[in-house]
Amino acid sequence: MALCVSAPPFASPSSMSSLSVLPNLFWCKRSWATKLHFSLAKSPSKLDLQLGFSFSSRNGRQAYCCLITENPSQAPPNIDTEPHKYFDQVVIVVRSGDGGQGVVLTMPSPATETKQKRGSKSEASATVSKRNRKKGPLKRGPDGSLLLPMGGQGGDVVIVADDGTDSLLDFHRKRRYTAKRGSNVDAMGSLLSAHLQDGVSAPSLRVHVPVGTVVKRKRGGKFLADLASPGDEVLVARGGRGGISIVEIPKTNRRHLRPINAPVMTEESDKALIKGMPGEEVTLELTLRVVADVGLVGLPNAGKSSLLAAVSLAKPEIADYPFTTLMPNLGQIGGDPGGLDGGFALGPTVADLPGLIKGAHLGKGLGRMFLRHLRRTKLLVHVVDAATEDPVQDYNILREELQMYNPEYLIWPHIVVLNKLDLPEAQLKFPLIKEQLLRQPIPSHLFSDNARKNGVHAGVDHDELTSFKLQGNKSMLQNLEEDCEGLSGIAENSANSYPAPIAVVGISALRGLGVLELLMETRVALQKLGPQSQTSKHNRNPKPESFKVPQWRL
Ligand SMILES: Nc1nc2c(ncn2[C@@H]2O[C@H](COP(=O)(O)OP(=O)(O)OP(=O)(O)O)[C@@H](O)[C@H]2O)c(=O)[nH]1
Repeated sequence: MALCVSAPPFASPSSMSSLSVLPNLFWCKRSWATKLHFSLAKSPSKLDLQLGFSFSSRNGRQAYCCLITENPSQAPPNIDTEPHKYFDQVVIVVRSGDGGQGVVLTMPSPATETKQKRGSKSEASATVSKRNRKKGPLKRGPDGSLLLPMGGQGGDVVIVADDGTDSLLDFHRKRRYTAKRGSNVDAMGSLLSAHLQDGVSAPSLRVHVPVGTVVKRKRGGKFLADLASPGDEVLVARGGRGGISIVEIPKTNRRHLRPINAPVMTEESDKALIKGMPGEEVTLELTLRVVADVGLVGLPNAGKSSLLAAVSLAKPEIADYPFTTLMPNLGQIGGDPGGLDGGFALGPTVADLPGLIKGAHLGKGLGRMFLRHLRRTKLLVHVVDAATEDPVQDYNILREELQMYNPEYLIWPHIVVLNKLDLPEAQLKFPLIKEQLLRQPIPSHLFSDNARKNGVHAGVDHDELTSFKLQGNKSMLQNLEEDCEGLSGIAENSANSYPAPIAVVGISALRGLGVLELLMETRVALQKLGPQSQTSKHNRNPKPESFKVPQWRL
C-alpha cells in the first residue's frame, strides 16, 4: 500500500463544487485498496476546500472519499466575521422558574395537641408558647381554615431595555435563559412545627436588551412589547406557582378527626399536589430598531460616517472603500452652535446606516434590511457625493431603493447633503445640482401602476415574500409587512404630491465646511416636526405611527 499526497485523481478545480454535492463516502474492502491518496485541495476561486483521500483498487477503479468539505458560500455565516448579519435580530428561548415544593405535614393526634398546649410552659421556647396561648398552635385564616405553607414562586423572566447595551449580538452566543426555581417549604413534618413558613420566591430574571428592541413571540408572531425607552420592560414568562402543603392524618387517629378546613391527603397520589407548577418556556424573537431622530442614508463612500463624526462625538470607522459601515452607528448631537438658543437642550440622535446601492432590493451589497432602522427616525438626511459623475442620478438611485423598501420613506421629510465640496469638481457642479434637486419632479417610474401591482412597491420583493412564505416564517413576514405599513395611502398619492427636499446643503464633512448650516436646517426641521421628535437618552419614545408627515415645500 502506498501513501502519498496528491490531488484527488478526478477532482479538478472546476469539478470541486460538483464533488461536494456527490455522496462523498465510498466503501471498499481493505484488500481492494492498493493506494491511498491524501489530498488537501483548494479551487483557484478559494471557494471550496476539501480534505479527503482516494482509493485505487487493483482493477483500476478509483473512489474518492471526502472527509471535510468547506464551501464558504454555503457554510453558515460566522458571527464574529459577519456581525452585521446578527446584531439586530435573534431568537431566544426563555424559561421561568418552577415553583418550589410544598410539604406533607402530619396532623397531630388530639392528645398530642392538648399535651403540647399544656406542656408549652415547660418547653424551651417561651416565645412560641406565648404565641400559642394567644392564637393556638396552628395558624388559621379569618375563616378558621388552616394556613399551610406554600412552596416559593418560581422566578419570572423580564426583558428590559438597557441604555448600556447596543446590539443583540451576545444573544447569538447565549440563546437560553432560565430563571431560578422557588425554594421548597423548609418545614419539619408536623403541623405543629413552629417554623412553618412559605418557601422563598425566586428573583425575576432580567434580560437586558438594547433600547429600541421589539419583542415578539416566535410562535404566531404575537407582539409583546416595543421597548423604546430606557427602563421599559415586559414580563415574558411568569414563574410557576409554589406547591401547596397537605395534611396527612395517621390512620389510628382518624376517628378522632375533627373536620378541618385544609387540603388533606387521602391517598398516596395526593402527594403530587405538593409539587410546584412548572415554569413557562417561551421562544421569543427580538428585533432591534435603532432609536434615532435623524437617519443618514446614502450610497457607499458618500461620506455618511464622516458626517456623523463631524456633527457628533461618535467615532465611526471611515475608509475609502465601500461598505465600511456594516451596522448603524449612533451619535448624539451635543448642541448646535448655530442655534438661536445656543444649542439643543436634548441633542437629537443621528444614525449612520450602511451604504445602499442600486439593486439593494435584490440583495445586492448589504441588501436593504437594515433600512428597518429608519422606521423610528423623523428626518432623513440623504448624503450624496457631489464629486461623482452624476450626483442627481445617485440621489435618484437612493430614492428608488428607499421606495422599493417602503414608499412611506419618500414622504418622510428629508434634507439632501451634497458632500465633498472641498473638491474643485464638486464645487463647480454644486449650484446646478442644487437647482436640479430642488426642482426636479420625482421620477414617475417610481410610482408606475405596474410597480405597484407586482408588489415591489411594498418594500417586499416577490422573492423575499415567497421564500418567507415557503419557510413558513410568519413573524419575518409580519415584520416586513409592518415595515410597509401605511403603504395603501401612499400608493394613492400622485407623484406631484411627493415632497422635494426641505433643503439642499453643500458641505465638506472632512473639512467641517457647511456643517453649521446643516445643523441649522436639521434643527429647524426637527422643531417643525414637534418637540417630541427630539429624542434624548431620557426621552426616547418616538411614535412614527402617530407622526404626521408635513408636506414640505420650498
Ligand atoms: N475630499 C473629501 N473626502 C471625503 C469627505 N467626506 C468623506 N470623504 C472620504 O470619503 C471616503 C468615504 O467616507 P465614509 O465616511 O467612510 O463614507 P460612508 O458613506 O460612510 O461609506 P460606507 O461606510 O461605505 O457607506 C473616505 O475616504 C473619506 O475620507 C469630504 O468632505 N471630502
